Amino acid sequence: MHADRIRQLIDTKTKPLGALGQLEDLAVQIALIQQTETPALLHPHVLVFAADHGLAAEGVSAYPSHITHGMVHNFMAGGAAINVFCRQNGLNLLVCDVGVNGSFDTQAGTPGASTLVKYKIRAGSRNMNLEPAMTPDECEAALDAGKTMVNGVRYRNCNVVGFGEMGIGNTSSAALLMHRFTGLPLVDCVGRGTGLDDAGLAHKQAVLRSVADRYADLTDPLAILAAMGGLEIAAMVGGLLQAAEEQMVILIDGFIATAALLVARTINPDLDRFCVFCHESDEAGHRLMLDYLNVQPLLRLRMRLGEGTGCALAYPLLQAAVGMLNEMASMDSLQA
Ligand SMILES: Cc1cc2ncn([C@H]3O[C@H](COP(=O)(O)O)[C@@H](O)[C@H]3O)c2cc1C
Ligand SMILES: O=C(O)c1cccnc1
Repeated sequence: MHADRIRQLIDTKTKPLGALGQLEDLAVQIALIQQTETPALLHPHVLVFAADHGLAAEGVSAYPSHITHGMVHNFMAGGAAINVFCRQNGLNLLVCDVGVNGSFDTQAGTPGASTLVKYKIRAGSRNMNLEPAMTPDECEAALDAGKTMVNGVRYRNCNVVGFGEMGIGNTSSAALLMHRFTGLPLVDCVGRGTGLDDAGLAHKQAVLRSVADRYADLTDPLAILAAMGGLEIAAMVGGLLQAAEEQMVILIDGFIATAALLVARTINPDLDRFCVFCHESDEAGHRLMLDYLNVQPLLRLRMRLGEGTGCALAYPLLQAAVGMLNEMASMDSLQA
């Protein structure tokens, strides 16, 4: 199956040549991933990985760490933005605790809420300004958690998966990973996250400069991930790698999910072709990440939330692209 063949099919549809723009590219991409002229999106899932960050103790977020725990409860009760958008657009939602500092009761199973998968590796990563965020074993365990989550949904015949996260402090990890994996100056990678003011941003810049200097000699991608990542980001890296292995359509959310991709694509350079870039986040740096990857996002809504919300909102556009390819009539069927 070649792109030319799918383009040819799209060009016969009842529309001016190229008139469906980026939707046409999306249809080609999905057809190539699935190696068929008649692609289908099955059992879409958003996987949200949650973990706390020791670095939050350095005052790099506008919100306190305990919000991570509270938000996981919120996912389980169905009240978070990602619950709303998944319900709206018919995606399944699973939340995986890989490192939240706090425990959870057994799931009640509320309709429209999320199932919690318990995979806690540690009650939060370490303060990376003092020591690596994860040991190699912890990082490996987080990668495995992500892979296991993807295998779990794949087993249920899911072929389209989005990655989301919850973890106060994780825009700091994402900025550091961006800096290391793109080579862009650190100042251009650091943003306001949940909403730091100017003084807060200057402090975050200083803390992250100190962290970046501390691990400047590391070159191995997994060592860099262990030092400056987070448990939920490492789980996303593992999940991304496994989703590509399983030839799934991958939905990329905002700044943090794209940072995970920057790590994962150094391990599997073939990963990019499976990825749909759902939106351009308002977090400073995301535009630069997308430029670095030379990709076009589907939506630009000034969102800066994470949780996989961009994935859930963009999903209907994937449905439209597939529907166009499968259902539109061809020009030669038009009556004269
Ligand atoms: C109530 C609330 C809900 C969220 N949902 C996602 N995030 C987002 O904000 C956090 C990253 O920003 P920073 O690095 O500045 O802490 C992550 O948890 C991310 O998922 C949230 C943040 C808050 C406060
Ligand atoms: O784009 C994101 O993923 C993002 C931005 C700010 C805060 N949390 C997440």
